[in-house]
Amino acid sequence: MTLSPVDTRTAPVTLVDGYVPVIDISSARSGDPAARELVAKTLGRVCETSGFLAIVGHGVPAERIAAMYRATREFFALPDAAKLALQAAPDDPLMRGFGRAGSLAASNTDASVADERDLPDLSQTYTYNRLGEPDAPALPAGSDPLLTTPNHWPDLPGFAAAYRAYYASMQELALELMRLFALALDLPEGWFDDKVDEHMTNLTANYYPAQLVPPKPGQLRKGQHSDWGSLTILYQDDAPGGLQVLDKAGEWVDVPAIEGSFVVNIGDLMAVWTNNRWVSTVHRVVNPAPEVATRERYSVPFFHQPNFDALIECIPTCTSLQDPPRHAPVRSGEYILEKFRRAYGL
Ligand SMILES: O=C(O)CCC(=O)C(=O)O
Ligand SMILES: [Fe+2]
Repeated sequence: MTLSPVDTRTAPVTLVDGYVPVIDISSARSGDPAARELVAKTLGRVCETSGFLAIVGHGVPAERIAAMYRATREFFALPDAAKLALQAAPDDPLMRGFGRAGSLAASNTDASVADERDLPDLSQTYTYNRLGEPDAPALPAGSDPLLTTPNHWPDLPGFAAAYRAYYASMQELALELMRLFALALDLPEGWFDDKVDEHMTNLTANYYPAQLVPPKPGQLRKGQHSDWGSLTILYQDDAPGGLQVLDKAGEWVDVPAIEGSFVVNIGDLMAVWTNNRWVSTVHRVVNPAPEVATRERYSVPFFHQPNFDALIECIPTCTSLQDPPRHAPVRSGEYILEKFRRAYGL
């Protein structure tokens, strides 16, 4: 990452500037309105350029993150048969459990779905969603009943507790970020609240195994894609063969792994909401260099997804006579289910 001088307008919350800056959000969490405004405007500027940043000062306890990471490693270390026994039901539209092979690149608007599916992502996944909990909130009338397909739990002590606790922290952090986003967009702070209070977020662990045979030409750990929801909060470890984002010049930029941070990025629905003022940046996960091909990598994104029936349409502060809405309004749930179908043929 190229480091640029820190922007004095946003100091001291911008710790490292650049295409993927490091932002400290702790002052906003203190509740002070001036601090919230400063952090919000800083986030807003980043969302207009790369839509990718790392946050620190997020308040999620280190032990909670460590417990989730430990549980994730234990899960993927299970024998293949144990993982396959937890494979997502073929008709689960959110693919809870051990994931089926697919290609995220196939979800891109201009992708050749068949070609992309010939080159599946070199990763395994495990997905948990609150809609699969026994006490999940009722879905709006007319929703697909398969949305409440139960989660699939491995027989590992502490796994479910670690995942549930981590999910609860992510849910709280995502709401805080959405409130700061509202301020950044000159909206009342609670503007998004009733659009995400019944969110349908997937927490998905990605495991990138050692590459004992070289990948096929064009095959990646994750093919290039944008994320589908409002925002993604990503935990990543620092193994080689990692996350890259596409910059405005069309160059791939490494996203550094910073101890104690989360990567936050904007998803497609935030671009719809903001009339493309904010960008849902394309990213990918590259293969490790041959000399470190045996190194495994883990990452765990929380794909914050608004309520199933939230209608995502251009926000009033993001349009004018000269800048009419560019996207047709879309329902959150329908949007994500269509993306899953393209990526995984569900
Ligand atoms: O593994 C990563 O760092 C990112 C994975 C990703 O982009 C995704 O799962 O959508
Ligand atoms: Fe992604």
